[in-house]
Amino acid sequence: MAPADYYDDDDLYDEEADEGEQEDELSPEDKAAMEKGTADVKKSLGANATKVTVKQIQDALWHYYYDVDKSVAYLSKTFIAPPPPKPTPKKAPESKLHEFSFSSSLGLFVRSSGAANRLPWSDSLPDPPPCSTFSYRSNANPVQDEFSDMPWLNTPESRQAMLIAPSKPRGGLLGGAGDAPKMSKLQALAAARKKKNDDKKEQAKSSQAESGLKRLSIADASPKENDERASSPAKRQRVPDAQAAPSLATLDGGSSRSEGPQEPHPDPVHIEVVRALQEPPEIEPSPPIQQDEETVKPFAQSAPSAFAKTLFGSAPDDRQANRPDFYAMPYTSSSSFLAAAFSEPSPDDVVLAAQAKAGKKTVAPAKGTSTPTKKDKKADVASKDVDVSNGISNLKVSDVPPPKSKGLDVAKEYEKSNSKKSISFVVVGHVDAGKSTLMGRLLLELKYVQERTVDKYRRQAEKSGKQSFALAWVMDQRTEERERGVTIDIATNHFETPNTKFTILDAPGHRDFVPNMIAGASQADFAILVIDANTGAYEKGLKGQTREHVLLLRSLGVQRIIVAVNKLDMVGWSKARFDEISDQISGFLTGLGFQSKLISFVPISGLNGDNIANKTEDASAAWYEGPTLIKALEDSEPSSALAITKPFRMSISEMFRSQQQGTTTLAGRIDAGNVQIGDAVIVQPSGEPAYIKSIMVDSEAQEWAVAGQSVTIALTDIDPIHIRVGDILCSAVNPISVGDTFTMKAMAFEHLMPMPVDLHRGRLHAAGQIASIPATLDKATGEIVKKKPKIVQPGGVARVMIKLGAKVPLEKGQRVVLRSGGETIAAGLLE
Ligand SMILES: Nc1nc2c(ncn2[C@@H]2O[C@H](COP(=O)(O)OP(=O)(O)OP(=O)(O)O)[C@@H](O)[C@H]2O)c(=O)[nH]1
Repeated sequence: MAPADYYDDDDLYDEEADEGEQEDELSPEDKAAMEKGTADVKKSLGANATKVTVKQIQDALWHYYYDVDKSVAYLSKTFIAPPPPKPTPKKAPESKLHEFSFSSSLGLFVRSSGAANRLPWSDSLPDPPPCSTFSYRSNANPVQDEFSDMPWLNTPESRQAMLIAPSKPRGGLLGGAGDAPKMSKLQALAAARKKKNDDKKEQAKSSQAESGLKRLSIADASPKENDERASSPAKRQRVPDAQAAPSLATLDGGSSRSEGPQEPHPDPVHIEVVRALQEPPEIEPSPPIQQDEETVKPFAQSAPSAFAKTLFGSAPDDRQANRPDFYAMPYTSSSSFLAAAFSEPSPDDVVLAAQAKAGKKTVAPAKGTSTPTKKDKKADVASKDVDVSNGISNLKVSDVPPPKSKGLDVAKEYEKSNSKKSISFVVVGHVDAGKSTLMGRLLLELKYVQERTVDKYRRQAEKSGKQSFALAWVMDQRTEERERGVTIDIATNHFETPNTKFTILDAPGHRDFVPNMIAGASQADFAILVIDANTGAYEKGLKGQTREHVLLLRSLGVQRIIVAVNKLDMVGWSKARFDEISDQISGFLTGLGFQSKLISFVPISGLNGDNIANKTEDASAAWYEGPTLIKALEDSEPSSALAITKPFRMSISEMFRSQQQGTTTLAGRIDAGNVQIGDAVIVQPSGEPAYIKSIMVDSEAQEWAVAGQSVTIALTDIDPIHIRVGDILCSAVNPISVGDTFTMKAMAFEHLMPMPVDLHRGRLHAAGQIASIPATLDKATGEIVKKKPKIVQPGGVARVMIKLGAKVPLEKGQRVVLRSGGETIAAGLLE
């Protein structure tokens, strides 16, 4: 707003002051206007011009801004033909609003008064020219006339005003608390009649509201009971008030209630509370409570205003009589109303609290000792003082007793058990190298799959022209995999030899599914690398996933590799081809750091079953004198034997809907440590605790399990929403940490620089970025070669700092893989 668009009082005063100065010395324009105006007024007055002085004319002109007509009218009325003097105005009744006028100079409403109430400073004011006065009256014309000659603060004595104190509106709650004016007898009679009518109306309203509430009530009290309560206020008043909720009493505004011993309270709301809490069917009748007059000092003597009544309704009769200051909501007089209905937790709150407690309860610090006993829980429950809460909390999830732990020394049990060693191996290789067919054949040879099942698959596969994939279907169970003839995800199966329990992890060979291959390789003790010996196929694989898979195996810590040179039936069992492939692959593997003694080569035909469980009978393959594939597998040692005593860690690779209520079933391989039924565990990164309910090792129920075993574990006391595939189930005593920033010692497969990457560890995939590269390292010694390089060349080793978008469970020594744009770009160890 521009400054010229508004003014304030100061502006007004300044203007007036300026005008005062100008009176003494008119500007040339004013002088000219004044002279002309004077002449015009004299001319208009004609002969009467002699009855007024020039000063009077000029005053009028000055006041009317040189308006000749108005000045003439004023002069004629005032000096030439003044009206007869008015009778002294009657003293107006004080209570009438139209007798007030607004004084803009005072900013107040003022009331007409006598000379005694004349404003003290008005005498000292000069007599200014006449002006119209703003009046608050609605019948403007006569009033305007009456006050048209009234200047600011120059009111004739008869109209002098006095300041009056605002009278307090009636009503206790919304009005003031002052004394009400004394009523005449007539007024008292009218008020009594009005009160009686009001009371009747309120009673009708109250009973209407009560019947509505009764209809809505979920209380289990019988209608008869309700009726009794509603119709027996006297009975309610017999209940002592000592236990009643004090909150409503504070509304009365009287301090006396809060001091000294609790007084009996006649408030039906309070009494309903007591009834709700105590509810003794038969209350001993006691004498009616006497109200202490001093303690219940009336707050206001007047009745509630119409507005207060509209807003709050009216208090019941008995309360009105004793506590005129207290206005309760109409529904509070209903027998269905419980003032303390929300003073206790709702049933939902109790259940939610119980669930939260179950989810957050402290886990056992040591096996077999700290599992909360039923006794402890009962004591806990006993501490609750509300019966209804107890009843509901008895249903809480945490009251399902956790599985009992036998407190076994699992490492010793494992030693004593002389059980077969458990080995997991991953089957890798370029797409269509024959991995699934080889595993199907192996299971068929070992009688884990029936011949007729494979025949059935063959017949089914024939329909889609894929009969050569019949054995592959033993592993590839998904419809999509069978339709496409391509493995998509890790397929798991088990078989046993006289000395070892094996878990097969059949990995997809297609480049699109490398993350799934990483998940499989992360769980493996060793690997079978399947190579298609066909001309062209081998070379293609060497540039493709044969190479990538080998790099990943190395990065993920797999040390033992059995190279199955497959499809030799298609190259006539050429020893030369086998030797060529063996030499090249051997050089490639040892070049990456694999030890020669941990590399085996077996010439096979997965499709025909040559050199799988039994030696081939093909004469052209007689040149091979080495072990069969099964023998090579049995000669492999599990790599995790030494990790049995470490803190428990299990990568969750699958989750199942549990048939058993309250349990969640997970599958995975125990990476480290051991576990037994009843153990307290934690799922990371959610940090949710749980208990081990049951353990299956290779499809057999067991009391315990150790590192290296592929297990299926049922958990209790945990909501499945806290678990995801890729999470870590770990010891509650020594849980794995979670974080989003870490450094790793990475081997670069592609150029590395600060860039977005995906981190893979087992089934865990997490998006993040290479935040910085602190140094490149010597491959052999690990010493720093260069600090803060801008880029790391393929084949180089560097310390890389990774920042992830979310916290994940990771710890030092874990092996992770970095991928970007669908390519594996690096892999290495967390530092
Ligand atoms: N002649 C011959 N064909 C084979 C042999 N092994 C596999 N095949 C064929 O190779 C094709 C692919 O076999 P799969 O077992 O599906 O190959 P894979 O490596 O499992 O394929 P992905 O898992 O999808 O990478 C099928 O048609 C098989 O019949 C073999 O030893 N000899």
